Amino acid sequence: MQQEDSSVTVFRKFLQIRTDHPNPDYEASAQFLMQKANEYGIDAEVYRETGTPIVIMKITGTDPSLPSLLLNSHVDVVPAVLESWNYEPFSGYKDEKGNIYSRGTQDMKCVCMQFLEVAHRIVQSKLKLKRNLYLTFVPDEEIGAGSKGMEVFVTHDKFRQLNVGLCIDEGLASPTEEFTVFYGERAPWWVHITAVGNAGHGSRFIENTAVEKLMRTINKMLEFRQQQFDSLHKGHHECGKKLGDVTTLNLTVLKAGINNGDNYSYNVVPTQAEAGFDIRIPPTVNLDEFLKQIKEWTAEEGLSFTFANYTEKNEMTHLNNDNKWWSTFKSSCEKIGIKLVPEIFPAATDSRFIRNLGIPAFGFSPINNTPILLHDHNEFLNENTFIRGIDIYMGIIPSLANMEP
Ligand SMILES: CSCC[C@H](NC=O)C(=O)O
Ligand SMILES: [Zn+2]
Ligand SMILES: [Zn+2]
Repeated sequence: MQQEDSSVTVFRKFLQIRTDHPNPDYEASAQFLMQKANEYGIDAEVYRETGTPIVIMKITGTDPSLPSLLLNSHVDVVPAVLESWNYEPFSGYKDEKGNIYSRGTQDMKCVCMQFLEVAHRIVQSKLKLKRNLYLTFVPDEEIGAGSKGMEVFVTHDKFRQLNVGLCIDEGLASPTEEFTVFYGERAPWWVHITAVGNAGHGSRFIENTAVEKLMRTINKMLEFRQQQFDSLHKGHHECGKKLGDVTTLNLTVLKAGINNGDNYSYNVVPTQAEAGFDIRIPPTVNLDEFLKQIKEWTAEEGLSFTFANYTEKNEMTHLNNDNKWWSTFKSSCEKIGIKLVPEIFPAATDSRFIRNLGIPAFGFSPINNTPILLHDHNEFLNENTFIRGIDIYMGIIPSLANMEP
């Protein structure tokens, strides 16, 4: 049998570190990364001021006064439902085709390890870069409220001192030969609606009940959902809209009824009912207008809402020719013969915190000809795709770090 590439071995070890929520072992991942940095001769430190460890690596450029290039990746992963996997999801298992099955193979421990390997190669080959190159390995990307990751880190002086000119973060796998690159993302709004109304005996025609009011709102919102669904699906597939171009809205939380532990009071009309929505809004939508829309949907007496996740700002990175980071990114991809398709990221990544500071960010995972399996059962990545990804990054990252001011 052929010997495994050492980068793949390191990747598979990193997959075995249990950084899955709800109890990610960030100490173990920080220790692993620090040990690798030490072994590869890369300057590194663990920054702890946000409350959880962030590993920061640095390769100093020949002109450190220039805005730097930041390679950001998150080390946490979503949970895995063991019974639904064909292999143990934290084992780093590789089959005879070279497919590696584990949580995080796509999202995004692959990119963590590819960035690390890029830094390794740069240091090893004594390649001199003009700009400072930073790698940050952050926690808590996968959770909303209470995150101690990038959202907090960008408010620290430590982040400002990195003087970031461009950030590269995760994208998505692409099922075709082409690669997707993301220049913006949809704003994640999690809306929690509470309805209160009249109570009474379940045998009577009680009026103005909480459930009735809540259902009217839900129906208005689902009608909007249908319109958005139709606008996504009509028209030609080729020139038509992508998921990132429309607003999605899903009813993900629903709560009502008097619960007595192992049973419900079916004959009591409840005074309160609640619904939670995961709404994702494209960066082209005016967020003030959309907030008005939600207020209209919930205008009825007895209804109120709060946000479990909210942002009033959702900046994009503009892909015009004045943006030298983009023209450099694009031309280096052309040089290595890979085709890019620019899109809006349908979900949320740490890039949004960077873009909202006015700093450009590209979401790009060098994964093609692979089904999109992030957060799914049996998430996998082929080892050859992983290795080629390092070569692709090597074709892009040094060019960006050497970009003329
Ligand atoms: C709003 S914080 C949650 C971020 C999460 N990111 C990846 O899946 C998402 O749901 O898009
Ligand atoms: Zn991710
Ligand atoms: Zn994710």
